[in-house]
Amino acid sequence: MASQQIPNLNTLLRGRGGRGRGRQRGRGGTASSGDYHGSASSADTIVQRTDDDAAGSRMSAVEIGYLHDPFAPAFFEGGVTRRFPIMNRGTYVRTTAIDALVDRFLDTHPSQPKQIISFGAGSDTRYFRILSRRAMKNLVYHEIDFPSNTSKKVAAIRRSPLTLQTLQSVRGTEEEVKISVSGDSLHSSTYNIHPVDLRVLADNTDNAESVTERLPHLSQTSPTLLLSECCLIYLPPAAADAILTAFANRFIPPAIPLGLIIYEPIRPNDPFGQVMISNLATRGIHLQTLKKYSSLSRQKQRLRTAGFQGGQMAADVDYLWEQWVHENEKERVSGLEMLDEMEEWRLLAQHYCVAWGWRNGEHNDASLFQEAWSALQAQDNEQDDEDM
Ligand SMILES: C[S@@+](CC[C@H](N)C(=O)[O-])C[C@H]1O[C@@H](n2cnc3c(N)ncnc32)[C@H](O)[C@@H]1O
Repeated sequence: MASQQIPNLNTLLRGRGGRGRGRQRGRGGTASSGDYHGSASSADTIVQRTDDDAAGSRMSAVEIGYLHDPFAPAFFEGGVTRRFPIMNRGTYVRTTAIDALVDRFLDTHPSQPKQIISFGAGSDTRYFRILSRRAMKNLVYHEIDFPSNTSKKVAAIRRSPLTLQTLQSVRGTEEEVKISVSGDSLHSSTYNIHPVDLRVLADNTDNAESVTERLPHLSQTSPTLLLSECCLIYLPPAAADAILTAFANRFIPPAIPLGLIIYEPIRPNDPFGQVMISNLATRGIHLQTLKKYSSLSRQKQRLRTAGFQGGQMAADVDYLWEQWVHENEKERVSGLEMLDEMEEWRLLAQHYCVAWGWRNGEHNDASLFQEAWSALQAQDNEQDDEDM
């Protein structure tokens, strides 16, 4: 969970007559509207910088021992600011829950060639972490982000012996990796970083053939997992929807099994959600799809409408901590830092969710996602109050 996406809890608790202790750590709550002038490009710059927070939150969680991620330092510049314990726990749950879904996808029919497409991947290290755990020669991984962010990522990969070695281990020596002259793209048959504004893909003109010019090495035959970890929420709802339907209907043929994982905030209508929105708004950050996809049931409906008819599931981070994290791991994580504000933790965790859905295909591994995901425990609708 990025600190700039977290409301100032002290403000919230004071508002509720709670126990705010006036502590301030990290960059959360240090809202400034001074650099926001409302133009499209400055709004984009603000959105692009949300990745700095994602990287900072990851580093904080790694340094304290919540996550094992030897690749995180390669994509992070500057000193690490320690986040609040509740935020570190949030980062832990978010990362491990998405990892669990991704791992199940990869481990089901493991010899089947597969593809992952990460929207707004930023400085995410997931591909490197996957490679460090298994030899995935039959996985094509795509990351899409603005050129300003892909340039930073490509430069970081080139600087880091660890990331280079890890890429080398899957590719073998003979295979060509192309980095553009401007340094903002990286292409190979296994790993691709595309400097593309996703809104361009929402445009109706691209079809299955022309999209491969924008996204070289896109497979239109492999079961594919789409991933939006705090990305589509920054787009206008019509564009966010159009991107999903473009992938589901035009870019990946309907016969191919397709899955989607979304991680983003929910429940904007209660006092906590209101504070979250107004804190971000003062910094020029607008969670544009939050109102439309404000609850677990709305997220599930979103998946259904976008063509993920095989299954639609969702759970908030509070539920995922309780139900998905093994007791031994809970004990380990709880021992890392004192987290005495259980009320704050639950409140925060109930405002972020993971939603996952899939369609079966007519492929020989048509039910791959069904097999991979249908047994995972999701949250009941009754626990999802639309008016929260
Ligand atoms: C909060 S960061 C999340 C980064 C990464 N997914 C993670 O969870 O660590 C949001 C990312 O989405 C990217 N993004 C937002 N809108 C985008 C768009 N229209 N096209 C491409 N990338 C976009 C931003 O540039 C940023 O890197």
